Amino acid sequence: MIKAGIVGGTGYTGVELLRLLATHPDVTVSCITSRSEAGLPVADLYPNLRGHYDLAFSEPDVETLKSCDLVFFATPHGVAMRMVPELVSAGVRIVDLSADFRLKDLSVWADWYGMPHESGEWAEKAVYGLPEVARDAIRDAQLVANPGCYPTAIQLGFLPLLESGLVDPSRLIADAKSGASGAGRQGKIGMLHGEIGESFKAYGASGHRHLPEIRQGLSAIAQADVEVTFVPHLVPMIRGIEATLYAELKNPADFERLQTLFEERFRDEPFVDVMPQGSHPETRSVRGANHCRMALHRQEDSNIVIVSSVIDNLVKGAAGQAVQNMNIMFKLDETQGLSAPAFLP
Ligand SMILES: NC(=O)C1=CN([C@@H]2O[C@H](COP(=O)(O)OP(=O)(O)OC[C@H]3O[C@@H](n4cnc5c(N)ncnc54)[C@H](OP(=O)(O)O)[C@@H]3O)[C@@H](O)[C@H]2O)C=CC1
Ligand SMILES: CC(=O)N[C@@H](CCC(=O)OP(=O)(O)O)C(=O)O
Repeated sequence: MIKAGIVGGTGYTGVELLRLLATHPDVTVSCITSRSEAGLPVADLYPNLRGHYDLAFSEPDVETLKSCDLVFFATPHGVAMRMVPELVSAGVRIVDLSADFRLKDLSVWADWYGMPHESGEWAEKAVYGLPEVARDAIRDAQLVANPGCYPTAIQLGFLPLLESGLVDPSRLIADAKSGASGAGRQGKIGMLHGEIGESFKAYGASGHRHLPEIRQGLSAIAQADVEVTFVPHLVPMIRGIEATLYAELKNPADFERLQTLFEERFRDEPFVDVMPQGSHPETRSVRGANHCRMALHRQEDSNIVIVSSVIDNLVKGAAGQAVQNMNIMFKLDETQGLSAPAFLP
């Protein structure tokens, strides 16, 4: 059994990790932290976990966490980078759901996250954990930087287009929409039901912290600098991200090859589903599941290819992808604990 710890167990991604790990046959959660709820039994805060965990939240303590084989960080940015160096030195493997180890350029990280990076050595060694791109490196990684939610939906949708070189990498657009759970569980007036219900808005249009992450990932895939315009939106639902992606084909006739290209690229990927051309993937078709579903479109004879890509931000966009990465790191069946279909409606 793998002994797992979770730092930040009271947040939305922390409780989603607990939900997924509750039925994982190879993992036991031995430590789950919260500063505000230390001492409280997990099932008292989250009744959906009654009967699954006989465990209480505890204060985050590096010495206790050292007894784990793997620690998930489900904390705001700035926390993992301070605790990880001591844990990895003690041989603990890490999957960090925050953004602390996602960017390789630390001055860019400092600009977007508003603080200097405190663990440059591990930022360099961390493997960016998008399994569809980096499975081999993840297998041997000590520290995996779990990708962000928007970057997951966007990178997967653009992946075959950029790898094949069929589109202009300098003219990419990602128009993405997220449910409110993407903002986490801490109270903010802007996230109250009365503020976001029956309303819909763009935000971060002149720059969002996921932009450098998306740019870094797409450039690595394309093996060239990419120019991407990314605009996130907040929609009045709880879970889910839909990203509508636009790219310009160098040769419009190539559109006819794309469905086959996408199907072949993702044929062996357990969590990417290429739907028939012209389909409209819905966020509810991935609610609670670790899948990314996508479909291709083109309008008349346009040279623009449109990809619609959906994920559950808390699953493939966070906790599910983290469990997928853990499975790869520990040479388990990659789908272990993740095979349940989405809940619908
Ligand atoms: N929500 C989403 O859809 C996604 C989130 N992420 C990322 O995952 C991380 C967690 O997100 P989410 O679950 O939404 O966040 P929440 O705000 O819901 O939860 C944060 C958790 O971290 C703990 N925490 C906060 N500060 C500290 C600290 N200084 N030291 C130790 N623990 C701390 C909190 O508990 P306490 O204060 O009691 O200790 C809480 O359990 C974030 O970095 C987020 O950006 C990534 C992908 C998607
Ligand atoms: C709706 C909403 O507020 N979404 C969050 C998504 C970010 C997120 O979850 O962050 P990481 O994936 O980088 O950790 C935001 O825009 O900041």
